[in-house]
Amino acid sequence: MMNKSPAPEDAADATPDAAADTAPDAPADTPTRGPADSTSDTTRHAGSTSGTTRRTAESGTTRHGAGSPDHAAVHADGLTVVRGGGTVLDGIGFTVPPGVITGLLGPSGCGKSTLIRALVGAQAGVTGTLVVLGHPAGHPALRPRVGYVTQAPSVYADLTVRQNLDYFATVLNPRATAAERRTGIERALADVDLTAYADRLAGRLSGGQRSRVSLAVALLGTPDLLVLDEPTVGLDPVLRRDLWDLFHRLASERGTTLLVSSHVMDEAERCHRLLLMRDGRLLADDTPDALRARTGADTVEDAFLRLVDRSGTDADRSTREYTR
Ligand SMILES: Nc1ncnc2c1ncn2[C@@H]1O[C@H](COP(=O)(O)OP(=O)(O)OP(=O)(O)O)[C@@H](O)[C@H]1O
Repeated sequence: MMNKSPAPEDAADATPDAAADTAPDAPADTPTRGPADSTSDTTRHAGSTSGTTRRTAESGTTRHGAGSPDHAAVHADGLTVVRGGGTVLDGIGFTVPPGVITGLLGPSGCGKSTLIRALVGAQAGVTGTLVVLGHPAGHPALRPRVGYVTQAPSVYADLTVRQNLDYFATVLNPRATAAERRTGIERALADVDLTAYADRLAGRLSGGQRSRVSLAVALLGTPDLLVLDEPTVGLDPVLRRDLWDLFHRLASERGTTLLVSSHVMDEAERCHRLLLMRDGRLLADDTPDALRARTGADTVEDAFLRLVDRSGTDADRSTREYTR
């Protein structure tokens, strides 16, 4: 976990098998490695919390290009994950540029959550290169800089919304004063539009509201990178739209880098860049416009289907062709 702990019920559900599938907290043990000589460079350029050094989604017409690995928020190369004896991610490579929204899309079971878990250092069996904000994935320095929202809302049902946020704010920054915590909490509540529910027990919220508490927790530390695993599942269209508006505001106003997974293809159109996955492989790493243009499709969904058809005939060639 980065900005927030798994909820107690998550922990209670953990089976010994699941535990074996989970990376040790100490990143020194992680097999994931960064490029031997690029870490310090990347640290200098990527994801600084300073407003002047962060690139934002409004910083120019080339802003949605993948850019160089040295400037990337996330860079993967030959990333492979083995779970339960099976290869779930198969040597994938991609770059997530800073300050924009990258969608991680693909059908159920293609490996999106596994990739996200690897990225936040919660996945065992990871090999290859995976560099996050200039550090190997899971490095302790990333904890205050990466916000992670899991698929299942991770909040304490017997605490109010505000008490949940206060608890996580204290864990995140034990040295903050009560006034500083309060300011951060009020901002996070406003971000997710839950101010009116601040004093309600989390256990008495709707599923969508609980998800938004989880998101508020991840926003407490003003993360440089926000990773969201299917955040819009089960939300009504109005809430989905509001959430995407928030994602865009975070990218454009705070320079936050967002990686958002979804298996709903129409959400692809809301992203600046896309990673399209299938069966543990990457079919494409590009902008929605470039994907449509390159495949001659009208929608990203059609582009995805065309890529699937081509990958069926020559997977390796199409991955090379469509991953830029
Ligand atoms: N604990 C586990 N042990 C072994 N294999 C697993 C485990 N968890 C998931 N898998 C397998 O890994 C593959 C990828 O799963 P993952 O959850 O990453 O997919 P996903 O794209 O996030 O799916 P969804 O959209 O349904 O959440 C699946 O084939 C799944 O069966």
